[in-house]
Amino acid sequence: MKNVMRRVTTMTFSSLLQSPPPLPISHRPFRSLPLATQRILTFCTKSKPNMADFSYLSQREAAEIDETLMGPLGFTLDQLMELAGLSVATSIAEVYKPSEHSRVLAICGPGNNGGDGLVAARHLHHFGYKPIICYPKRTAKSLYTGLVTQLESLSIPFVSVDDLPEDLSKDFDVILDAIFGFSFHGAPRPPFDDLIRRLVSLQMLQKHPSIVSVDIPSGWHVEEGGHEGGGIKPDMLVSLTAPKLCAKRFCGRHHFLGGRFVPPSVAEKYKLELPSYPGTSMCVRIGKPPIVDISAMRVNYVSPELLEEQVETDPTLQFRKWFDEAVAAGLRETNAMALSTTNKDRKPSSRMVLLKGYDENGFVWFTNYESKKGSDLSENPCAALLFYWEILNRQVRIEGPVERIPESESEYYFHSRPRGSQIGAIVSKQSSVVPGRHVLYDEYEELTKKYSDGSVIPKPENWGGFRLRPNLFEFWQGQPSRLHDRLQYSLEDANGKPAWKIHRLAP
Ligand SMILES: NC(=O)C1=CN([C@@H]2O[C@H](COP(=O)(O)OP(=O)(O)OC[C@H]3O[C@@H](n4cnc5c(N)ncnc54)[C@H](OP(=O)(O)O)[C@@H]3O)[C@@H](O)[C@H]2O)[C@H](O)CC1
Ligand SMILES: Cc1cc2nc3c(=O)[nH]c(=O)nc-3n(C[C@H](O)[C@H](O)[C@H](O)COP(=O)(O)O)c2cc1C
Ligand SMILES: Cc1ncc(COP(=O)(O)O)c(C=O)c1O
Ligand SMILES: [K+]
Repeated sequence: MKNVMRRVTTMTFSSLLQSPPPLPISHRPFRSLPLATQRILTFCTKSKPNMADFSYLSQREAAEIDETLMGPLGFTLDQLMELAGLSVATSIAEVYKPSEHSRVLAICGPGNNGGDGLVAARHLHHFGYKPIICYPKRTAKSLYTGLVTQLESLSIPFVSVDDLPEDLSKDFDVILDAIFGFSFHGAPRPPFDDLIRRLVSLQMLQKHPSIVSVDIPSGWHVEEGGHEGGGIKPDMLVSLTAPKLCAKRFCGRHHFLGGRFVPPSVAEKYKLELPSYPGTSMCVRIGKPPIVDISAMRVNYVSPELLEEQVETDPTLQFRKWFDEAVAAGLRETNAMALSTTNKDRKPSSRMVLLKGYDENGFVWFTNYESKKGSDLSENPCAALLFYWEILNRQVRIEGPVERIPESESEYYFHSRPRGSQIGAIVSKQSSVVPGRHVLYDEYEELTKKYSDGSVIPKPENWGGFRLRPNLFEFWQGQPSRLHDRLQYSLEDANGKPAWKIHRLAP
C-alpha cells in the first residue's frame, strides 16, 4: 500500500500462533501453601470453590512481608502506601462510578491502614469524587502530616467524629473503612468502637452507602474474621499484597486485590498464589464476579450534539475526524471493525477484522481469500463495516461493493507484518477445520526454523487485501433517552453525477 492509502495507526498483533503465553498464576495448579492456609483453603473450598486458587496470609506473615519489603527489598513506607492507596482508589472506581457515587466518607484509623485511606481519598478526588475525611487519631509522623497537608491543599474537608451527620446514609454514597488493617488486635477502643457500631447499624437500613474496607473489614479478627459476631459486612474489600485469612469470610459482592508491587522473591518465599493484574491496572477482581441482571444493563448516553451544519460534506473526512478523535481518546483498537458479508443464499455472516487503510477510494483490510468471508465476497461482492467506539458513544456504518486490492499492495503490506504473523498466515488455512492446536503449532515451528535465517517469507497466494468502496455512511452519536443523532450519507444523483447527500434518520 506504498503511498496509496493512509496507514492506520500501527497495531501489534500477537498471533494465535506465536508461543502460547504462560498460564496466569490463578490458573496454575494448586501448589504447596503454608499449612494454616491450606487448612482454611480445604475448609472453604467446599462452599466457595472459586476461592481455592488464592493464598491467604496470617497476621504474622502479613507483617513479615511488610518488613521484608521495607527492609532488604528497599521499599519505603511512603512508596508502598502510595501504591496501596492508589489500588484502593482504582478498585473503587471500577465498581462505583463518580457520576452516581461521588460522596465518599473516608474514615481513617491511627496506623498505616488509615494512611492508605488518606492516599486513596486524594486519588479519588482527582478521579472526580468528592471525598470527606474523618481522621480522629492523627499520627504526628511526617508521612501522615504530609498526607493531611496534601488533602488540605485540595480543599478536601476534614470532619470530626462529633460533627459527622447522625444518619450517614443521607450524606454519603460510599464509606471507605480505613480504620484498622492487619495489626488490629483485641476489641476496638474509642472513638473507633462507636464508629464501627455506626457502620454496623447503617447496614440494617434497606438503602445504605456502600462500605469499602481497606485490607481488613475493621473490627474483624485478622485471621478468624467475624461478622457473625455482629461486625461490619462490607460490600467491597480491597485486599493488599495478598488477602489475609479473614477474607475467607468476606461475603460482599466485590473482592479486589491491590498492591501491585510484590517482587517474585516474596511471592516465592510465601508461596503466594495470586491472580495476575490485567494490563496496566493497579487492581484485579478476585472471587466471583457479581451476578448481573442483564435486562437492567443500560447506559444513558450523554454526548455533544451531532448537527448537520457541523459535519463535513465529505464522509471520508468526517470519518477521519471521528477516527482521529477515537485514537486520541485512547481506544486500544480503534481500527477493529465488524465486517458483514452474505453468501449466494443470502445468508449473512459477521466477524471482526482490522482496518488497515482508508481514503476516498475505500476501506482496506487483509485476510485469507479462501476463508468464509473470502468465499462470501466472491459470491456476493458487497459488504457492511461497523465501528463502535464505546467511550465516545459513537457508531459508524459503512456499506458498499468490495474488490480485491492489487497484488503488489498485498505483497507490500504482507512483508510489513511481524514475521510470526506472516508464518501464521501461511499455516492457517483460514476457516477450515483443524484436528487440534498442535497441528498449527507443529507447522508454525517448522516454518519458524525454516525462515530463522531471516530470508523473505513468501506471501501465500490466497492472502491479500479487500477494498470496500462506500456508497453509504452513517455516523451515530448516542444521546439521552435514546434520542440519538444519526446522520446518513448516501450517494445520490446530482445533475447526472453522484454526490453525497446527508439525511437525518430517526433513532
Ligand atoms: N504491604 C502492604 O500491602 C502494605 C499495606 N499497608 C497497610 O498497612 C496496614 C497495616 O498497618 P499497621 O500500621 O501495621 O496497622 P493498622 O493500620 O492495622 O493499625 C495499627 C494501629 O491501630 C491501633 N490498634 C490496634 N488495635 C486496636 C484496637 N483494638 N483499638 C484501637 N486501636 C487499635 C494500633 O495501636 P496499638 O496501640 O494497639 O498498637 C496502631 O496504632 C495494612 O493492613 C495495609 O492497609 C501499608 O500502607 C503499606 C504496605
Ligand atoms: C479484533 C479482531 C481483529 C481481527 N482482524 C482480522 C483481520 O484483520 N483479518 C482476518 O482475516 N481476521 C481477523 N480477525 C479474525 C476474524 O474475526 C475471523 O475469526 C477470521 O477472519 C475468520 O473469519 P471467517 O471464517 O468468517 O472468514 C480478527 C479478530 C478480532 C477479534
Ligand atoms: C487471523 C488474522 N489475520 C489477520 C489479522 C490482522 O493482522 P495484522 O494487523 O498483522 O495485519 C488478524 C488480527 O487480529 C487476525 O486475527
Ligand atoms: K480497614
